[in-house]
Amino acid sequence: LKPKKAKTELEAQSKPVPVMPHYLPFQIDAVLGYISGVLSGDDEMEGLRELSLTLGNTMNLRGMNEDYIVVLEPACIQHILAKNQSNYEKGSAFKDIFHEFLGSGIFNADGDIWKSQRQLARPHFQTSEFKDSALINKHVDQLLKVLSKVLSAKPDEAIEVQNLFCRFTMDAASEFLFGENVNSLEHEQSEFSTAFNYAQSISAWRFRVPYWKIFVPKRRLLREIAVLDKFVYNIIDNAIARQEQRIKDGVVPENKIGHDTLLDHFLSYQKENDFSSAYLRDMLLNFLIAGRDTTASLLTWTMWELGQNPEIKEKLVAEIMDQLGPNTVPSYVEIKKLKYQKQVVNEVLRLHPPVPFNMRQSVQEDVLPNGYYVPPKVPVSYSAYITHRMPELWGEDALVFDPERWGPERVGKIRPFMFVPFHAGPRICLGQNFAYTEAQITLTRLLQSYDILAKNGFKPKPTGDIVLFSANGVEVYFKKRSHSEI
Ligand code: HEM
Repeated sequence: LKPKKAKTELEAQSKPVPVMPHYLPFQIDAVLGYISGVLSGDDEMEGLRELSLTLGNTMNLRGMNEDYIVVLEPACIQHILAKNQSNYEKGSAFKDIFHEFLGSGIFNADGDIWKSQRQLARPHFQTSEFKDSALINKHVDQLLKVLSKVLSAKPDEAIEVQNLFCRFTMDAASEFLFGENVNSLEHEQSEFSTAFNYAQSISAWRFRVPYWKIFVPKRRLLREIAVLDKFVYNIIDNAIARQEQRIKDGVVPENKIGHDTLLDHFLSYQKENDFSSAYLRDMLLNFLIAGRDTTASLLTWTMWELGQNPEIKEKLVAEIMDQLGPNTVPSYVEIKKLKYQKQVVNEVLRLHPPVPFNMRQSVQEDVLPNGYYVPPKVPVSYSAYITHRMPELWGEDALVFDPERWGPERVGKIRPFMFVPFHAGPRICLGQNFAYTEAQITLTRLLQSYDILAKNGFKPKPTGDIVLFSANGVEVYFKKRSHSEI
């Protein structure tokens, strides 16, 4: 193929990003190959990682002549997320994909709409750490109860944990955000979960398929979104009723409605901002998505890695016993003592980042720090999954699960933007602290009560559907500890 003639001076001065190999016009062979691979259950993120080994650390997954740039080097990630972030917004491509599902919630907004939601929500994420750990512990109590029930029904069987963790994080997030425990651990909200999972999966297909408006069906999506809407509107109605009751009971003065939950906090700004109920729905649903699946993914992959690495698990247990003993219900402060545990969690986030791939869109043309040209208005993505596995950054053993990388001697080698599970720059995850606290408290209490063992022959099937889950879940054995044992 003849190289394209540069359209602008900047393009002429810079290098074109290498394009995914193809032989047919419109890259049809490459697009169909990619899609059929995903449909037949290939590990999509691994496929992209392998592609980067031949194409390089900046690649163009062009399909149907539409550019789709992926950057992997830390300097380029820093460029799009921080240094030149004003040129890389969510943009129309992302917003179109998520329009029906996320509306104008924080994940799907730019400019003033994003800023006002971020400002409104930020104080809620700086509230008392002790309150957070009490709330998390309450839900871990419930998780342990349900686990024990499942185990007594199937004492010798391995347990699938992904579904259990999704229900657990759904309950914890809904209480943290809305003050309402939806209690899905006890009564599985299967209608809601099905709708939620379907909406995510269709959104992921919209990312993959060029001209998705023509090729990706929409009818079922709209049906599932109606299920989500019903659920969220019900939560909003309940919160409004609770507030009205409180005012009636004289518990809170009318002009100072309690700010205990994010939803109460939003509602207290209702009068000044005149939020429509659709806007409130968008805000809430986005926070629920943020809080549910990501931490469930982290916990799920942690179980997988502990099953695979019994020595690491034993070291983790020894630290818990040393610092807290077998019975202490950990608080936020106590969790901070578990330094090795934090290393383990970071290592899980490195090899299995819950958001493995994330997209931005260029506003104007630009040149990346490595000299590659970015046209205006094209998707520019980064992949925490691939960057976190690059041998040139992490060493020849990049694919080995090794929490010692995060120990005092080696942690200095981890430079900014090499490790980006929570994004970076002005849009860095608001719930990072809550997520670490939730994951560490849960892990501590599970290990205080159970030994976790791998199921021989079980292999998870990672999926790239927005959040890094496993298509067949993760199965491990839980063996109840007698305290004399530990
Ligand atoms: C292990 C757990 C988590 C991971 C890996 C994670 C990761 C991320 C990532 C990658 C983003 C950037 C998304 C984007 O801009 O496209 C993000 C944003 C966000 N996260 Fe998290 N998250 C986690 C847990 C949570 C929790 C528990 C909450 C809330 C309860 C939360 C709230 C948010 C919010 C509100 C944003 C939007 C920030 C903005 O656009 O300004 N996250 N998170």
